[in-house]
Amino acid sequence: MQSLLPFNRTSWRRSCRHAKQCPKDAHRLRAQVFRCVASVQQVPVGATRASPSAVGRPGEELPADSWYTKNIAIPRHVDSVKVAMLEGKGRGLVATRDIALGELVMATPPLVLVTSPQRQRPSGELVVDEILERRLYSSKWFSVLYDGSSRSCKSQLELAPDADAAAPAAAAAEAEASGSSPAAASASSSEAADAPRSARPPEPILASTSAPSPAAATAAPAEKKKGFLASRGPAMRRGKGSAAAGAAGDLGAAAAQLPLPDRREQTRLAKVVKFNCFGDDAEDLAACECRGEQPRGHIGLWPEFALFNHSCAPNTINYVVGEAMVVRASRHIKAGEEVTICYLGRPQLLPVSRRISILAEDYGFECSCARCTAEQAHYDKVEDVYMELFEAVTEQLGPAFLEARAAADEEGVREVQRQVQAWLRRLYGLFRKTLLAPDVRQYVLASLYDAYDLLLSCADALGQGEDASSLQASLKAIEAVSAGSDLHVLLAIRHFDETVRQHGPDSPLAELARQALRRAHVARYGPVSEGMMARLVDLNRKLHVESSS
Ligand SMILES: C[S@@+](CC[C@H](N)C(=O)[O-])C[C@H]1O[C@@H](n2cnc3c(N)ncnc32)[C@H](O)[C@@H]1O
Repeated sequence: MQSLLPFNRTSWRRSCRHAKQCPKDAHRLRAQVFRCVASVQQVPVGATRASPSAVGRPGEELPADSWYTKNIAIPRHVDSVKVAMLEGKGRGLVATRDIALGELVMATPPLVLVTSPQRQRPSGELVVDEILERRLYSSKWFSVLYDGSSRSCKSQLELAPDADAAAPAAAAAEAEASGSSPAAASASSSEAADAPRSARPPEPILASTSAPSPAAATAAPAEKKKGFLASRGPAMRRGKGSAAAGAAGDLGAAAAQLPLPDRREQTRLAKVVKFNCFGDDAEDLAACECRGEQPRGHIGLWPEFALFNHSCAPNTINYVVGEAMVVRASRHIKAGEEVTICYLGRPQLLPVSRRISILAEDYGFECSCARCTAEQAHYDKVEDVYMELFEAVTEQLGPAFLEARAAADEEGVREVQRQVQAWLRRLYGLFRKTLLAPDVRQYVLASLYDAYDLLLSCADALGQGEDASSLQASLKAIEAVSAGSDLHVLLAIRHFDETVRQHGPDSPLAELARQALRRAHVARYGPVSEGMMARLVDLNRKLHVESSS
């Protein structure tokens, strides 16, 4: 039987499906670095971190540096997007104004969050357990989030304005300003008393608010509880170091008395989790280092974030800071444009036919994003070479490289290098012959990232140092589809370092490489100061580049 929860929405770099068994050298190395595993069994759930040293004011984007100088709780921020009904997609989020590269689009607290001190994404079933255990199903979010039925993405809703959401954070911030501790301030307001470290996501504003949550309406008597909870051992029970955000206490004593929903409703809740949950093996490593936090594996439900639709070349980048899901514009977004994220993780860099089948299988929709549409429209012009090259790299040349390298067979590695280069030359020839538009070229090349990755590994194994042209080509392609991703940041650093090495720090090429490096970091971390940018670049160099070479 298929696993209940596929959870593909992870950062590409830590989500290699093959992990340690991966025939690709680069994936195997990453698997060692990140200790990613093909299937996460039971993971000890992490203890909550120490309280943040300060709490930001609600509705206000803090100077970007402050997020990375201390473990400040990130205040909720939603002011440049609104919910809209979109043809063929249900609801989605659209920009209410122009949004600049690196600008914060959303910072939102989780309704439920499960973390692990190990760098492993915990199982999605733990999220379902938390929801049941802490009676979070009485939240209106569970009656409006997508559950796989077409009916469920039709309810019209609005996101609460910033100020309503973060009353506890506001109380804490005010208290801090007045000299008392944030904790004392929280305790002084009944809502704040139960707030964990950041405000809970505000309930959605519904067009019709009369409907009770289906879960609450169909609740079965507590003693008859069955399903996920009943089948779990004591280690899965509440309080086991769980870092769930929306704790039972949030709902007060009345909620604690709520009976469990019946089995059918529990199944529906599991589907809500499946379609809307996000998880990753670790938070951003550089941000954690700056904030003095250990990176944690995590999985959770950020209901406002769950309203973003998918694109294979999205215009935002997202990851978790503290407990907040942070979404930044990875390029300029025009007012009225749909704001999208990518659900795919590493498979984002697969050919269009593979991406489409993964999305259909895991999320039940046929992707018609700009990248898929453009790639499909020109598919017949490049298909043969494109797919043959992809298959040759993954099935034949990748394994051949590993074998040759293990046997110290230099000629074998050279042969792999020659073959990949010959394939790419054929593809570039086709691009020229068919006059393929530059953006479509980049989309196709991003799907062939593995070929560049293999060339980089070959050059490394042959002691040729960095393969500058492969670095530059892959950086361009990754920026086109996945700006602000950890891969983008990593390639930008390697490309900059190599350019400086070859041409000197004051050369025009180094200046171009410096700008590319800056774009990657602004997309991911926002408009930070020069000093903070230098620190983040250094940390990313240390944490990623050095550890994977
Ligand atoms: C996390 S929800 C996103 C919000 C959802 N549209 C809603 O109305 O609640 C994921 C679901 O949205 C729909 N969806 C997301 N991106 C889509 C896209 N690019 N094209 C069509 N449907 C999409 C799919 O049904 C998918 O399973």
